[in-house]
This record gives sequence, structure tokens and C-alpha cells, in this order.
Amino acid sequence: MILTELRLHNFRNYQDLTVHFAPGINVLIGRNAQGKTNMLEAIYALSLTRSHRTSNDRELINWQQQSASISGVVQKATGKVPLELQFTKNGKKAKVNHLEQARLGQYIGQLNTILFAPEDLSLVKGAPAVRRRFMDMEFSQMSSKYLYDASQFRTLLRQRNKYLKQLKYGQQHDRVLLTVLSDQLAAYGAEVIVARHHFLQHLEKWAADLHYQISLNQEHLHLAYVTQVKVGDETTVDQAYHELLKLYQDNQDREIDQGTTMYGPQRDDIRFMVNDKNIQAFGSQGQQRTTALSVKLAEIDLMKEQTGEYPLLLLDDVLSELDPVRQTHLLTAIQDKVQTFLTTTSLSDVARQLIKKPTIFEIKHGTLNKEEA
Ligand SMILES: Nc1ncnc2c1ncn2[C@@H]1O[C@H](COP(=O)(O)OP(=O)(O)OP(=O)(O)O)[C@@H](O)[C@H]1O
Repeated sequence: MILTELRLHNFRNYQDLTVHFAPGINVLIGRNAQGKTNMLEAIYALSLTRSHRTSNDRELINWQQQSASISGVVQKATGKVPLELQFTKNGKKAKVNHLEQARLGQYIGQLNTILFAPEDLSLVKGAPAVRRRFMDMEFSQMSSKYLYDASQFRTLLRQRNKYLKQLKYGQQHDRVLLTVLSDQLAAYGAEVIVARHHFLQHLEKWAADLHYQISLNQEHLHLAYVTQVKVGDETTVDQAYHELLKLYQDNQDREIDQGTTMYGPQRDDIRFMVNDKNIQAFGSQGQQRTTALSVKLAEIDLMKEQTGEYPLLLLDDVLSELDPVRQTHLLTAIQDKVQTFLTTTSLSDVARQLIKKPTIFEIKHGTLNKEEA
């Protein structure tokens, strides 16, 4: 898919902007604090209805204004789809084909994006919550069922945790409601776990190939899904449900004592193994970087496999973080395949040689100027 046109109104430091993008590599060049990341953030938000760097939508509205909007036209194999997001201080609205969507979940999946920023290194090094968020953000774009199941799970988890605390502090005594909540939580938890296993298996297939190439045929990458339920290729959702439910039944007193849910996908993690070593604990910076890059690039192919369309790739100032070998792999992997938006303060020599026909935009104080070829 291709984002052919983007319009911003009072979005961060952009007042009124209409821009037409090229299908290939769009390079956004500008000095610091001119609006490069804001531009990628706008495209990301148009895709997922939320920013990648703040959970507070109000921050997206220009400081002098009360509302903001992002709209765009996405060209897909099936035709053009106009998308629009409006932010006010009281909430947001999302429209597809000019029709307002009752639920944001119905909107997500229209425009798929993969964002790669320097902080994505924390995918390997950071806390498990980073990797769970990664799974949720990426798999939700590929499957509306996953998006729904994960969101139901989160809602039920909040309710169950609250109830466990009330039982702990003697504000509630009835364990029947806990049984009902456990049953529902196990049902959605099982869906999430089986889907994560399935998606990670596919992701590994692509990521291992890429990692092998980038490491100059030295390293084998394996993604191990760490979850409390035994799950393999043959595991059904029903089996995972019974196993999770049993964990809740067997540990009811412990969970009340802790006042929180101790079992389920909210405790999942991914372990990145390179040549059978856990790269998080034993990997060099370079190996961790290669792993993060391979996984991100693998998502491009996974999304194409799952949705039939390539996503957009947003690269926020990452070239400067990569050595020439990794830059070359990145740029050759995406060339002629994926519409890319790449921000930088200046293009490296490697990048200049490798990007065949870049479309260059200069960003200055919230305005964009296309450089003539
Ligand atoms: N809500 C807002 N309203 C108006 N301006 C904003 C708002 N939020 C951020 N800005 C401005 O946007 C600019 C930052 O833009 P952005 O983060 O896109 O920078 P950048 O070009 O990516 O810079 P760097 O290369 O340093 O990352 C700053 O000047 C900041 O003051």
C-alpha cells in the first residue's frame, strides 16, 4: 500500500500542510526540532489512531489550537481509501471513506505501518513489557481478531485485578464472580497466546534469514516465545484455555494474596537466541542491533504474507545508528518494494549511493519543500 497524499491541520508544529508522497523512498531532511519526527508520528497515528511517543492525544494538537486533524489517501490493490482522524481536547474520531467508525478497532488495519527508531534497540535490551507491546502493535495490524481478543483480555484483566485486590482487603467476599472472571480471562488469554505463537513462528522464518545475511552467514537467530502455558504448533485454543483456567483454579489463594493476576499473556516475553545464546544477556551491541533490525525487516514480509499488502516503513533517524553493512542491508531490502519515509539531518554517502531514486523533502519550521531532482 502507498500513502499518496497527507494533509495536516494544527498537528504539532504543522499548521496547514498538504503533501504528495512518492511510492519509493521519501527522504525527509531537516535540522533538529524542525518537525521530522512529527511527520512520521502523523503517518503512524493515521495508521494506528495513536502516537508512538505519547499516550496523551492532546499533545498532538498545536499548542495554540483546540483541535487537530490528519487525513490521507491510501492506494491499495483494491483501490483508494481516504482516511481521516480528528483530535479535540475531548477525544478523537476516525473516518474511513468519509464514514465515522463507531469503534477505533474497526479503523485499524486500513493503513499498515512499521516504525523503526533508534529506541527500537530496546526491543532486545528493554523490559518484557516492550516486547509485549511490540507483539500487540504489530499483530493487531495484521489481524482484527487479535486486536479484539487482546483488547478484551486487557479490559478483563483490569477488572479481575481490581476484584482480586478487593478480595484481598476484605471489601468483597464472593468468589463466584472471581470464577466467572477467571473463565472469561482464560478464554481471551488462550486466543492471545495461540495467536502470538503462530505469528512469532512466521516472524522467525523471515527474521532468521535476514539475520543470517546481515551477520555475513555467521549467526542463526531463533525467537523463543516465553509463556506460562505449554504451546506448540498443534495446540488448540481450547487446550490453552483449559490449561490457563487450571492455573487460575490451582492458584486462587495465591492470586488473592498477591492482589493481582499472576498467570496469562500479560506475563509473556520473547527471548532472542543467537547461535543458542540469549542475546539479551550475552549479545554485543552489534548483535542486538542486527537482531532488532532483522526482526523489524521481517515484519515487512510477514505483513505482506498476512494481509496481502506491503506496509509503509517509517525510519526515524536510524541510518546514522547503523554501520555501512547494516545500512546496505536495510536499503536493499526495502528498495522497490516498500514505500519508505526516512528522516535524517543529512544523508550518508552509503545511503546516497544506495537509494536509487529518492524523493527528497526539506523540512523547516513545520513546512515541507520538495527538492527538484
Ligand atoms: N503540540 C505542539 N504544538 C506546536 N509545536 C510543537 C508541538 N509539539 C512539538 N512541537 C514542536 O515540534 C518541534 C519538534 O519537532 P520534531 O520532534 O519533529 O523534531 P525533529 O525535526 O525530528 O528533530 P530531531 O532531529 O531533533 O529529532 C519542536 O520545535 C517542538 O517545539
